[in-house]
Amino acid sequence: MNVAVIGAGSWGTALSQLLGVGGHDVALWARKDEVVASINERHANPRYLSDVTLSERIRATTSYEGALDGADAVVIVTPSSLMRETAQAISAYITDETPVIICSKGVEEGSGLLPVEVFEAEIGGKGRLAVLSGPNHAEEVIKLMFSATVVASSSQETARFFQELFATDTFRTYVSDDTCGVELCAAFKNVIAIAVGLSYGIGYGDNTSALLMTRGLAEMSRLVAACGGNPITCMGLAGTGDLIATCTSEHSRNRRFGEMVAQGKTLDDFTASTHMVAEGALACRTLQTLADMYGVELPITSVVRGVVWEGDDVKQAALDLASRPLKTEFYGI
Ligand SMILES: NC(=O)c1ccc[n+]([C@@H]2O[C@H](COP(=O)([O-])OP(=O)(O)OC[C@H]3O[C@@H](n4cnc5c(N)ncnc54)[C@H](O)[C@@H]3O)[C@@H](O)[C@H]2O)c1
Ligand SMILES: O=P(O)(O)OC[C@H](O)CO
Repeated sequence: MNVAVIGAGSWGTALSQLLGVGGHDVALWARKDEVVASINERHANPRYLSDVTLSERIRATTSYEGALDGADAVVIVTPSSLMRETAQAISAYITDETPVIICSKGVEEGSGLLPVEVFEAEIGGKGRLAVLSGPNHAEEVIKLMFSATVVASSSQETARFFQELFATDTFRTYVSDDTCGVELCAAFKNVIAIAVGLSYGIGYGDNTSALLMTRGLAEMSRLVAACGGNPITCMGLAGTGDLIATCTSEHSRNRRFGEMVAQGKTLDDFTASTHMVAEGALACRTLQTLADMYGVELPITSVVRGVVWEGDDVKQAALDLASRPLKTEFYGI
């Protein structure tokens, strides 16, 4: 197959490698000329995961037309804040039937729309759209360490198409019809990873981390149920699986970002020092928009938003979280 991958950050590079190793020809769209030159001439991304030699099946370009010409499938891996811009940029170069899979994790600011909904609005064809998410740190996937993921689409045919496209001996793919649940889990787990980073950053231990992950899962499940997703998705790879990976991994940018904020650093400090996205920073705001729309209570998300965007004191926020009225363990799911 000829596959166009749009976005050459860590995850776009890792997915390109996975597809190349799987025997597909990959046209990888990158923003910067130096990234394109390095991938085409030296088979390495100079900025992300640069120690890995990339498959010779990967050809990079800064041209959308060049990447998308003749593509049998399109893989979207730009930051979630750029979903609408990316959808508009590719629309002129794909057919009405070209299958498109979104691998970014977030929710659109303002509208509260999920990436798949943004793409449906911009390029149409709900049935050809899919999303991919799971506990998949690029640093491990690119080194072909055994991982698994979920591919969700409203069309079983599209889900199966991408399941086959991505499956390799080291990357196991499952299908689902719950695009809403998978995408909300993907955005949510990043916020909880920031909370875990904040918690370690102020000196709390593993009990607090487990509490945040578990109650974060309860928040995630309430929002998924309210938005029309299937709460059982939260028990799967996109929910619990990715929550565990992101909250516990040394690779997690979101957790690292939380630790930095606890030390008084800002989102700009994180971005300048890593050139990477901590998607949870935006998601704590966008998920709150959705929660307000659906009348769902998200106490941990609200604390993260207050600390990241309003300068709330982390220790005081933790005390406020702990001193809320006592509750039943499960409600609203
Ligand atoms: N890194 C992972 O392990 C991983 C795994 C699964 C999903 N994801 C998701 O994939 C998406 C992309 O993340 P990543 O890790 O590949 O990125 P990254 O953090 O490694 O790099 C940032 C990327 O954003 C691009 N970028 C920044 N500003 C841009 C702009 N104005 N226009 C176009 N591109 C711009 C950069 O060129 C670069 O490709 C995110 O939604 C992330 O949550 C990442
Ligand atoms: O490094 P993070 O925290 O952005 O997480 C990356 C992936 O989403 C893990 O599945």
